[in-house]
Amino acid sequence: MGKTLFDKIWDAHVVNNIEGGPSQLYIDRHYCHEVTSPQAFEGLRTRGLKVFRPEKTFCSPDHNIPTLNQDKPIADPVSRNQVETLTRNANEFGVTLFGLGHPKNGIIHVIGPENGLTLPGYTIVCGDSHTSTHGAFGAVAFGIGTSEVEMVLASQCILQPKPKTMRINVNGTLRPGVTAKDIALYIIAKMTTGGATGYFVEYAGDTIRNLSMEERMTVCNLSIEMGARGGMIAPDETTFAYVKGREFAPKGEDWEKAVAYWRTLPSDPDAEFDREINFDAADIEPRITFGTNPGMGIGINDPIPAPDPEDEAGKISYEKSLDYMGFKVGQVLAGTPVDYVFLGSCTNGRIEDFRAFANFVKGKKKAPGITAWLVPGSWKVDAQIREEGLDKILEEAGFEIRQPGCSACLAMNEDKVPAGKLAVSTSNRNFEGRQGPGARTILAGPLVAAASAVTGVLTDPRTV
Ligand SMILES: CC(C)[C@H](C(=O)O)[C@@H](O)C(=O)O
Ligand code: SF4
Repeated sequence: MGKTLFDKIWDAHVVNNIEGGPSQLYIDRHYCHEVTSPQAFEGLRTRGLKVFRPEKTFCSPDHNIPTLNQDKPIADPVSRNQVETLTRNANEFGVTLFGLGHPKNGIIHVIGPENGLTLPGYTIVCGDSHTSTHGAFGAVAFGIGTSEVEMVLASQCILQPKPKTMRINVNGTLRPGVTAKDIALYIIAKMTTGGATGYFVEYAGDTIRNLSMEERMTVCNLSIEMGARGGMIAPDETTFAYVKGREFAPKGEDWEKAVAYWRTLPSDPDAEFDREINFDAADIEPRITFGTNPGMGIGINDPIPAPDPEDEAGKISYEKSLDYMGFKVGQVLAGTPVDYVFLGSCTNGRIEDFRAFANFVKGKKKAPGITAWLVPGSWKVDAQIREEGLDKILEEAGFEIRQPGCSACLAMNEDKVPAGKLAVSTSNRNFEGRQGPGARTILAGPLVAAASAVTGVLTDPRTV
């Protein structure tokens, strides 16, 4: 029987299989940010250990950093301490840091790919659930906990039970106005937030194949929101064209060798998955969420569905969720007044998202009641925005670009949506209080965000 993409990479990285237990897996790339690494470095210090292979670890502060005045000391003492601790740890242990103000600083899941640190065939970990983003390159990439961060720093290996495999095929042509984010939100709504628990997902089918690398990253980013251990897409010419020439990507003869290997990675035609699911691209509309988990999603013109009458426990949390959002079963949300619009995060903070948003608002004006936070995922994205003149288009339409970071995706800095206010957000989580205590979040793609920003109400981009 043939092998899946996942199995090929996994098998190539197993150092040891523990009888009846997990595998010891070699890790090619380790990313660190300020939230989940302090105790790991402290653990090494206490045990008198060094980082085993410092050249494999790359750090960037992203969660606690402000998106204005990054050249000034961070005002919030907790955030300042987090960022300074990461700097101290990186310097002491000799791992690479793209610190605050560094031209390569940004959200770790944005800067890895754009610098050629994320490569096909790699095993990639980070103390962060959205590490699944890197699977877009045909890598086995997954989030780990802080004690595992310590394990990777100390040994460049991790102990992992082998997950089951699932293939999700999306075929057909996307309708106009439908983005990669809508594909992901559609899949999560169909699968539910626990539907892929225990699985590593490969996305396949011609719709996926036709996506750009940025779009593939958006899809893989959200894998975790349906419980999957990770998501991945087989590397192909689109992948190679994106990676080629990036700073840390292989060069010359090494490049040729690497590509030859990467071409062997796609799942064999007779490979079998533990589960296989098919979706039709034509069924996907621009999507929004209406509740407090990413699975509570609908097409933008659909009424909010009633909870499953069979599921008593589920019904209670469903009602609590609608109560928090201030919405009712049967309500159509298009036309609802919006207070905040957030373009950014490791889901939709890349150049193509800014292009889509800027092209949409070109020649239009931001609605007066809207507070818009446009936050590039990295300084490289910011530079490209300016190179392409998107900043001018955005400024003319009344928008301002902030400095890179996670920002309002989880509001660990001062970018907090006030209690009760409604935000249309291109990020990946709409949990209670995620964007600030009492803040209400509607997840959507960059086009719904742009359309809502210019009309002031939740808007189907196809109607503007
Ligand atoms: C802070 C971090 C551990 C967390 C994660 O793991 O995803 C964050 O990035 C998030 O998006 O909620
Ligand atoms: S942008 Fe949001 S989802 Fe991504 S790493 Fe930062 S906080 Fe997590």
